[in-house]
Amino acid sequence: MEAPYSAELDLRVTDSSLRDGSHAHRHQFTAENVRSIVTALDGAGVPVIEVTHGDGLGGSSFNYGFSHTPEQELIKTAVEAAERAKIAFLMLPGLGVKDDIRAAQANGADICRIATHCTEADVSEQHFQLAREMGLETVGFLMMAHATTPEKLAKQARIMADAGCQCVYVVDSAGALLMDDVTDRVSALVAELGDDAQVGFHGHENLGLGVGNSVAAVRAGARQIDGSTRRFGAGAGNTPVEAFAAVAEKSGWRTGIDVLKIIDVAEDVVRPVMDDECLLDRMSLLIGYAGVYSSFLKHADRQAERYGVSGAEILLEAGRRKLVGGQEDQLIDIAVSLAARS
Ligand SMILES: CC[C@H](O)CC(=O)C(=O)O
Ligand SMILES: [Mn+2]
Repeated sequence: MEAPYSAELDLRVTDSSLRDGSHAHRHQFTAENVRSIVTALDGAGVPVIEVTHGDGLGGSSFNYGFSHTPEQELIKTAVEAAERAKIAFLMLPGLGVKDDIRAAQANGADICRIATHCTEADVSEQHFQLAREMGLETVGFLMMAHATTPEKLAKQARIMADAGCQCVYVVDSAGALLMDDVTDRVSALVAELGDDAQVGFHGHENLGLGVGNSVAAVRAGARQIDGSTRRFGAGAGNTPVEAFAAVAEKSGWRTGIDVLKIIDVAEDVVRPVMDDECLLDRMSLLIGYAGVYSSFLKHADRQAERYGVSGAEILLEAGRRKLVGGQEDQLIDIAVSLAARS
C-alpha cells in the first residue's frame, strides 16, 4: 500500500496530547489550549495531531465526563492553527455516530481514527467504509491489546483492513504489554496485513515502557507511532513524543520532528496546560500491573474519594473483572461493594 504520508519519513508520529491528554485534564481543554499546543507541535514538525474528547467523538457525557468546549469547535481551532500538521480525530462506534465523522471532516480534519475493543473490530466496518468514501485517511485502534493473543489480534486487524482501514494500531490501553509482547503482536499484524495496511503502536507508560515498547514496535515493522508530548495522557501518560523523537533520531529513523524544539514545547507550552505531571505513581503503576484501561484512573480516584475506599483496591478488582472501556460505571459498583465490606 502506498504510504499515506510523506515518503521522506521512516515513521509517522501522531501526538495525542489533545485527545489522550483530555482524560488527564478531565476533558476541560479550551480553544486557547488547543491553539497554543497545536501551533507549538506544528512548529516542531509533528506531522499529525489528534484532537477529540478523551473518549472520542460523542464522548462528552455523564458516564465519561463532559467537555469544557464542544469537540467540533476544538477540531476547527486545531485545523486553523496547524500550518503543516494533519489533524486527526478519534471515534468509538456507538459513542460517536456517522454524522460526527461528517462534522469533523467539515471542520477540516483529515484523519479518522476508529477504536474498538481488541476482539470487536467488526463494529467498525461501516465507519471505515464511510470514512474512505468521504476521502478521509483511516486508522484503526485495537484497544486493550494485551487482552488477546497475537494471532487473534491479527485476525481482528484483517477485519479492519478489509473494511478500508489504512493502518491498524496495536493499542496498549493499559500500558500492560512487555517489549516481547509488543514484538509478537506487531509482527503478527505485519505478517497478516502485508501491503494491505500499515501497522501502528500506541503505548502507555504505566510500567515505564512507553519508549521501549515503541522501539520494539518499530523494529517489528510498525510505521506509525503514537505519543503525547510531556506524556500528557491517561494513567501515567503516553510515550513521551520528545523522548521518542530523540531516540528515533539517534537510531537513524526520520520522523520530521525537531528534537530540540519539541523538548522546549514539552516544557514551555504543554506542561503549563497540564493540571499535574502524568506520574508513574501507585495508582498508574497498578493500572499497568493489573491490566486496566488507563482512562479509568480519574474515575477510580473519584469513586474512591466518594465512597471512602481504596483506589488501589478498585483498580485491582477492575483488573480481576477484566473490565473494558465503556464499563466505567462498574467502578462505582466496585466502590460500593468495597464500602459495604469495610
Ligand atoms: C476511550 C478511548 C481510549 O482512551 C483510546 C486509547 O487511547 C487507548 O485505548 O489507549
Ligand atoms: Mn491511550
